[in-house]
Amino acid sequence: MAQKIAVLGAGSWGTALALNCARADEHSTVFLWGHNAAHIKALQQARVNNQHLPSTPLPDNVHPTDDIAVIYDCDMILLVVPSHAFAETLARIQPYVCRQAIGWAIKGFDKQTNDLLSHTFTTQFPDTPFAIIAGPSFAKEVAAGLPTAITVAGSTLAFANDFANFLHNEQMRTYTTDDVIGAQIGGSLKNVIAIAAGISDGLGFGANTRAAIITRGLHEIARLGAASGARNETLMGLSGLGDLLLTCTDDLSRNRRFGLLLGQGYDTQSACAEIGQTVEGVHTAIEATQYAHRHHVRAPITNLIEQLIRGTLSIEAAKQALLSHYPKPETE
Ligand SMILES: NC(=O)c1ccc[n+]([C@@H]2O[C@H](COP(=O)([O-])OP(=O)(O)OC[C@H]3O[C@@H](n4cnc5c(N)ncnc54)[C@H](O)[C@@H]3O)[C@@H](O)[C@H]2O)c1
Ligand SMILES: O=P(O)(O)OC[C@H](O)CO
Repeated sequence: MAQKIAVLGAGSWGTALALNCARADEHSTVFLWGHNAAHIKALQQARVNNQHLPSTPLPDNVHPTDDIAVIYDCDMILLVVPSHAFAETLARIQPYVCRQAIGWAIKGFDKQTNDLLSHTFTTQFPDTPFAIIAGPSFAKEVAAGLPTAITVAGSTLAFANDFANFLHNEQMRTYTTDDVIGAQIGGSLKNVIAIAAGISDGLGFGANTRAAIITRGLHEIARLGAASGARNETLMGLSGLGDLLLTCTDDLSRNRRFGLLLGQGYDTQSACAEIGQTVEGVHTAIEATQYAHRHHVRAPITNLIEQLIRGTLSIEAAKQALLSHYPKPETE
């Protein structure tokens, strides 16, 4: 039977995932909800997201809307707003949630609680199954129909498998897991490490330094993952190592580009303005610093980025900190 799908968040990733779902089944109806009425009107008229993905027209079965009530008789709801809007969007959908399968494709922490988004979700929707989309996936490439592999992490493996069916098609390969903690830790922290890799490149350091940051970043992610109950195999998979590699090494990444700008002397505000889209790592560095502290985990790269973002550390001091390390065992 033809499915009804609601993608909430009409930015780059929401639009790309709406395109993907619409292509997966041309008989499906895909609502693309956005909170900005003027933007939605422009989408309805132009049939292309000129603000975020200008080169890919919307197929006929994608329907931009600013009416959240459309979710009421949908089969699936996929939240793709920035992490800072996650809790507010859950509150928005609450009156209309009945039998729909719910998931999100957001990489970040809750800005109020500095905790994982799954914690926010289960607080608001106890006993409701959920799925999380993670893994190396630039919106632009998904919109262009380039082959991509993602992780679908579900609160149960059976739910992850069901949810993956909404997304899986010839261009989009899905791998399922029930390690929702691992998928969130890997997916969120890689943005912070990508900022560090960008800074290093922006400062003029070379490939050796970048490789060191990626590897030590992976250690940091693994330490935080272990303390949170994540499985190491998840962190070494698409949602961890896979996304870390993608984001640290390719200039399509906004987090990496943000870091490049910091390394070239921009401050946080001017670098964010220059990127002009969501840079999740800016928030995650701050929230993950609190999270790591709460879990008694050492997170030196995250701490460094947090201080740079807050402006309590200069780029010169960060450079010195990067260079001034005492010998220690690689396992630490
Ligand atoms: N773009 C990608 O390639 C990509 C890939 C994977 C995951 N993600 C993740 O997807 C999430 C969304 O990022 P994006 O790339 O779509 O960002 P984006 O900057 O392209 O778009 C964000 C959208 O969210 C909207 N928005 C802002 N505040 C809102 C609110 N309070 N309520 C509802 N909508 C609001 C904005 O109007 C904008 O349309 C992030 O967590 C990001 O890490 C992005
Ligand atoms: O552009 P970024 O840095 O937000 O990265 C986008 C995706 O998370 C890549 O998987």
